[in-house]
Amino acid sequence: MSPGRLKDPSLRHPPSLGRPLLSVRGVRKAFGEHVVLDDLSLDVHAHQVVVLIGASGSGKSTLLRCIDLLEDVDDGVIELEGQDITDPRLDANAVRARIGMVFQAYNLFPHLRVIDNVTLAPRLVHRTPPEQARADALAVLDRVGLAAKAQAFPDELSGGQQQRVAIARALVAKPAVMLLDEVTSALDPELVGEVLSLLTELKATGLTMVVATHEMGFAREVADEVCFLHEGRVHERGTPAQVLENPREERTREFLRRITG
Ligand SMILES: Nc1ncnc2c1ncn2[C@@H]1O[C@H](COP(=O)(O)OP(=O)(O)OP(=O)(O)O)[C@@H](O)[C@H]1O
Repeated sequence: MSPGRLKDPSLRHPPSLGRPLLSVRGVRKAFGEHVVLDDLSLDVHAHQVVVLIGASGSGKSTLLRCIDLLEDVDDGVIELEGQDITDPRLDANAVRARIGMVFQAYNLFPHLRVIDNVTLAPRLVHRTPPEQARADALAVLDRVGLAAKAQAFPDELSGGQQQRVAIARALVAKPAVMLLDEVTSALDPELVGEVLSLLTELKATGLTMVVATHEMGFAREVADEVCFLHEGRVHERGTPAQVLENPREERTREFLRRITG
């Protein structure tokens, strides 16, 4: 991280615009010589669903990983609820507890029952008393439609059900924002719908989400804003109708032509 970056007044959000829940401003991230995020800025307001689209390698996962502090940024500011979470003095685990991240691979512990997968972090990280953790887990499993599977082991569930458990595990900490990285990419086509329907239901409850996906139908139906990333920058952004139906930029048109065949 560059030491002087917080002094740059242009990276401070003007108070008159209303404060976004999540604000990424001027973020740069390189792996060696390869600049993956290049002065990238993105605001997400409470209850919004922002969908990230873009070709493979455009930086979607890296952006989500930077927000979840799984990668250090080289420059720029990431604010969550007004706090610069890239401040190295902060406890990264405490910050991460306010962010729910779900990956393409569900990463459930195979030797633990569904309920124990969901209660693990609350019990070990947040020191939630076991009975409370269990009640919270059951409530959240109910929310994802899997309360009846609480005692099952992950390999007794379909891929779609396992991903819904992974979403429940992220939801149980009541995160301020959920980051979802290609959460349907590993699923058989017939299982994609149940996970996308769950995300649609979660949006209806007011959950704030940033979703990297190649599912354009989902983006069209659920996104408040679509951001097309190209070479580590937000190349075009707007409502689904603007970006997906009537893109201004040729690169966006080219990407959409390729992805929709
Ligand atoms: N840990 C790393 N070390 C080196 N290069 C990396 C690392 N992580 C990502 N990259 C590179 O950064 C670029 C952006 O990758 P990223 O995974 O963010 O793209 P993406 O848009 O999410 O792609 P996809 O749609 O395939 O998931 C790629 O060229 C990738 O190879």
